[in-house]
Amino acid sequence: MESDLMRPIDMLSAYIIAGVGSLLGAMMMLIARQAEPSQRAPLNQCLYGFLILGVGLAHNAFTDTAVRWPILFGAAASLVGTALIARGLGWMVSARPPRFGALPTAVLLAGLVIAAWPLPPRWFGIVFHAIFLMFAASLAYATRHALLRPRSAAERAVGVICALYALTWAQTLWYAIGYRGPELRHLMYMPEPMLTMFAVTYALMPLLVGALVLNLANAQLGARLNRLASTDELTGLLTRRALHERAQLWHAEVRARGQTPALLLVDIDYFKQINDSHGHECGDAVLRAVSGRMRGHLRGDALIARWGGEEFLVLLEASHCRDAAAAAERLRAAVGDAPFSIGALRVPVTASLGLAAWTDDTQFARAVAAADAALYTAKRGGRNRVAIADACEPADALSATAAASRRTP
Ligand SMILES: Nc1nc2c(ncn2[C@@H]2O[C@H](COP(=O)(O)OP(=O)(O)OP(=O)(O)O)[C@@H](O)[C@H]2O)c(=O)[nH]1
Repeated sequence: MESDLMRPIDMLSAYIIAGVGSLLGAMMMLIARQAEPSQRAPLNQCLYGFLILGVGLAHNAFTDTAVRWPILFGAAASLVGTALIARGLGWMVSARPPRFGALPTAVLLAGLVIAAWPLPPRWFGIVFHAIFLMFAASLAYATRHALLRPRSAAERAVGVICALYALTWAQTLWYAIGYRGPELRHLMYMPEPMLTMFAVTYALMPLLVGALVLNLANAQLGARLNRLASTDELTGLLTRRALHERAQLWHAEVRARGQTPALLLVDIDYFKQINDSHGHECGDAVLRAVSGRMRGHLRGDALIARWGGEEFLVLLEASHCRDAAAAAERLRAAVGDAPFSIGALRVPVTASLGLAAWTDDTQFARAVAAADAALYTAKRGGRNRVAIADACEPADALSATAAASRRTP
């Protein structure tokens, strides 16, 4: 019955449930903040938002529902808290600060709530819920990217939850408009079971958003760790482990396209001398420069890894072994034909290359061993040259290409 609405005990439990939920949400944010330093700024906004929201709601629980200023304080705190959450979440999922100024808008709308106070109580409730619906909708809007193009299940869940949050305000507004009971100056105008449901949803929202943001932050942290583990710090190329992980899939895809997978081991010649003559830092700079030049001369679909100190492994897709040999020769020339400018120094660098085809019945490790044996041949043959493993067929055609490529330093 509508006359049973708004008993103080219902209001108390509703606000306590919602307030505790918001404070728990703030705690989740605090944990997330420690997990992901790069997300600190948006997480801070969410943290403060949930804190202010929680304080406002918990405060309302212990306030006489007919007293003016405490209710207004609770209403204003809820508005400012939600505005901060909207800004923080929007920032987090779109990876850039949202354009709208959350705080000035929140202060303006809180002013509107205060201005609405002299209206009849039900009208005050309607104005408050309408403003809050706008805010909740802006929360859903801020995270729309998470709904439309989610990068993870957690991000989609954040978007869905924000949309649900907006719906709960639409529902509250609906009840406030349809309310026909005694006029009391509080914010809820809905039957008791709905009030409980609203409070539980309200409490769960920040808690779930907090948990999901933590999940999101962890997923981003995981992706960053993965990136760090798969990228060589000095050269920016793949690490040996990352190439190992990708090699089989790459091989299967190249074979599926009917192409020839080839392996190329590239080793800088007399690299120790570069270190000894110009210092280790210059050696590092040469490694970076050689990596950059190789990347620039290889097709975008080639995988390049730093295989060892001054050794690189390239996975090449070619229409034929002969094309792979020609690509290897181009790479040798790219490295060896012009010296590298390292500061004021001009450092001549050459490389020896071992090429092997990776046939269907060969293990990756055996193909690498074949390329390594070919590299050894190139080194023994005088360096600054390409040598081709027997596995690369037809041998004659390849030998002809390779012979043309041989030069002595
Ligand atoms: N600056 C620098 N030097 C490195 C790095 N990793 C390995 N090296 C050095 O690379 C040198 C490799 O020397 P060697 O294996 O003798 O090979 P090399 O001098 O290139 O001779 P060949 O390969 O036979 O032509 C060693 O002196 C290592 O200390 C690195 O990350 N930075």
